[in-house]
Amino acid sequence: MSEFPTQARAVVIGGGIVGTSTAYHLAKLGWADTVVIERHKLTSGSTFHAAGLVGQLRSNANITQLLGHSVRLYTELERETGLATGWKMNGGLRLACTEARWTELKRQATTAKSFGLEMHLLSAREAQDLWPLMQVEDVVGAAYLPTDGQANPSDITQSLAKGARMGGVTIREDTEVTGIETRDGRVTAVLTSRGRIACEVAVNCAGQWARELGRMVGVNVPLVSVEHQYMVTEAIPGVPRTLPTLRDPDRLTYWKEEVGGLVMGGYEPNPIAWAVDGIPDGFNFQLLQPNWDHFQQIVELAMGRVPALETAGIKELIAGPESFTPDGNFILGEAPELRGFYVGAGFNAFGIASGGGAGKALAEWIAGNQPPYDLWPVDIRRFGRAQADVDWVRRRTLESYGKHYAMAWPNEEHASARPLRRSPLYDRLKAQGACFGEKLGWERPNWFAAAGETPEEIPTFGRPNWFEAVGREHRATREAVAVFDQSSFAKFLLVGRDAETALSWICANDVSRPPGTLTYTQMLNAKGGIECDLTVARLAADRYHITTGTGFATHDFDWINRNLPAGADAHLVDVTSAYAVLSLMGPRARDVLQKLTRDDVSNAGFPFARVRQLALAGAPVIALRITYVGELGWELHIPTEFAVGVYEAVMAAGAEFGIANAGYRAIETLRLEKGYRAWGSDIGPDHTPLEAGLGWAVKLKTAIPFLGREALEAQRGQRLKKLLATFTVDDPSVVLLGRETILRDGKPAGWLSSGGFGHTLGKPIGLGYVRDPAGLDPDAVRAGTYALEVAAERVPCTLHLDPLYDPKMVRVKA
Ligand SMILES: NCCCC(=O)O
Repeated sequence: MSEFPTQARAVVIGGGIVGTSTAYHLAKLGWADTVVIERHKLTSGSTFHAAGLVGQLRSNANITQLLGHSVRLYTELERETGLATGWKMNGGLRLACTEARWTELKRQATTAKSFGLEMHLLSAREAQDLWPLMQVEDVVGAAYLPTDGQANPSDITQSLAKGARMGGVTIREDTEVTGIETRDGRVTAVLTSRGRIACEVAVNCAGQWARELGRMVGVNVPLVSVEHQYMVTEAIPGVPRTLPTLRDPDRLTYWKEEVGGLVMGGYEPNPIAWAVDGIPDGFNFQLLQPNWDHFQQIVELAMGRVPALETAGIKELIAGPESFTPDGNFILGEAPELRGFYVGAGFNAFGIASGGGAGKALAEWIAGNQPPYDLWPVDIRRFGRAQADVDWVRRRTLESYGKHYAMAWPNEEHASARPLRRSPLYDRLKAQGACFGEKLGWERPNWFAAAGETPEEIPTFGRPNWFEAVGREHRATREAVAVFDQSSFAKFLLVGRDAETALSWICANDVSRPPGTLTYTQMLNAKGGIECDLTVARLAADRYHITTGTGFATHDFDWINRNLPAGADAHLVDVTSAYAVLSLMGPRARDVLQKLTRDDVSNAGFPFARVRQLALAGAPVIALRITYVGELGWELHIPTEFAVGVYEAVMAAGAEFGIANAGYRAIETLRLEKGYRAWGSDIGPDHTPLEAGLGWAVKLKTAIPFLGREALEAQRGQRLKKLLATFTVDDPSVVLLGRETILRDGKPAGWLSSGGFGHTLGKPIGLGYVRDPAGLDPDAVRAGTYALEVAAERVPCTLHLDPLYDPKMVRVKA
């Protein structure tokens, strides 16, 4: 063997499927100078005991596409490397045994249609024809995805490793990482038991060791190992090699064929975490002691489906720890804490399904120094401070594991590890009937129960139990005034001599206007895609107060920080905890505010899109005249210790105007009527402001340079390939949730990015991009005939390119 490498462009740590796939794809991108370090032997962590099912459909189009790459790669790999992969495209079946699950399946079939993935709904009998060994008395219906399949995890990893070597990658087994060297916030070398490798990039694909490896350099990788078990039977007559994989979520189980027998595993609702305080030394190619007592609940459920299991010979019960994450999605991308340190970990039982595509996406992220497309559901920056505590991670992850096959109810909230982050108003709001949701650890009022109502959400695919309560809050906002506790907003201060120049470069809208101005703006990547969507309040010549969504705290901080021009005197500070936020919204908002301050809050004294320091009920408040609900209103950023006093004063002053508490579910219905976009669903890195109908918020008419400008200028001269529109449905009983297929003149032309109900309009509303790769003519878009596919049924709808509510902004600017 050649000398141990002392230098590489990238060092991939971990020789499982994700590490080898990343190295394979890096080589394809010309990064042949890549070294893979494996502490023991390839696959010896958890890849060797993975079950190997490859399903593709996810609730996000890009993640579905990423999994589709796994399938395409696995179909070709053996031909390229000459090493067998065990891949077969035997299709995947999924059963529904309750009406609610059948609705879920029908909604998934529509999602698949939206994303261009083949999926067929079957009767129980048709499903049984594909899987004759199962009894189907309790089956309501099934879905079949013909391009799903299964692979042999170890073989596919060896094949990827061979492909990587063929591309020039060096792989070193029996080599432990002992440290990561950094300088000026960047990775400079990986230290190993065999020597130091200087590198530009270190890639943490260390599976269940990834959290500990991250901790070496202060990078949070929130995952824990959970014991997962599946049993392998001897050959069973009637099990063909072509048997599709089977998921039977109501019985918590999955199945696949293996050498004429069956593999059957499941997700217990009472999972067991493993080695939370550290994985034992020498845990290589090792399994855990089988825990039949724990698995018994799964076996009983499984035997009801496949009676042949009762008499089948059992070869073994595989018990292995696998890494899982708090939200059930894997973790990808460059760590916000350390430049050049990338993570691909936490694959939640989907390591083999995701490995091919995740390795490709990660390699492209590394080589391009940015995500190749919007990967927000798996982006490492979706986490924050709350996810740094291992006990919090363990508790939330166990909930997530236990719900692996549970119904994915719309709007469902997590139950575990709460409450964690509380606004100063939490107890007061709770006492007034708040039903809380949670985001990034923050408790946030979703809605308020009236006397006699229970602040509890009952899961359903139909009209939810909180529908009327939200309607009340919606009307209070439209007709009187409502107060929303939005303390969880992420808030940053950008301060310094060069703050204006720096921010002008990063923001698509004009933030160079004088102190006192407030600007709604996007921040774009070089392709013109929307990386951040936020408000920038200029407090002073050298000082900006930036507000963004709760869930984007880490992402947006990272984006701004990494794009500050080198050497600029502009410093970004997270001041989230310093301010509570009360949003006072509605036509009587001014009446309430004026009662509490001597400052002038008239339209002339405090116009729309301005920021002022107000002395309000004894508190020094930063007041932002802005709205996300489409009414006259102010966001009041209140030093935390004054929050309770201001809230009490606002409620007392507002009593005569009918003030109401309102929550995030009301915000959602209000913003949909107004056509306000939400980052992460309606807008994101794959959408430009022009496509999103936000061209008015871009400073193309000025000469100010900004990141993404060239891309937008190029796009301005062309026909757009997608355009965000609003859709309304006349039948008020239709429930829109997002992902419904948009049919234009009878043909699929996109899907809804958001869905909900407008209580002023009295109609279901959705937002979604109308797509045409050949380019769109807005007049032709308007002239089309539209329908939505909702849970596999066609529903007529109307397209709108202008806001449904107050299109001239009369109420907002009143
Ligand atoms: N590792 C088991 C995968 C189960 C599933 O794909 O549903």
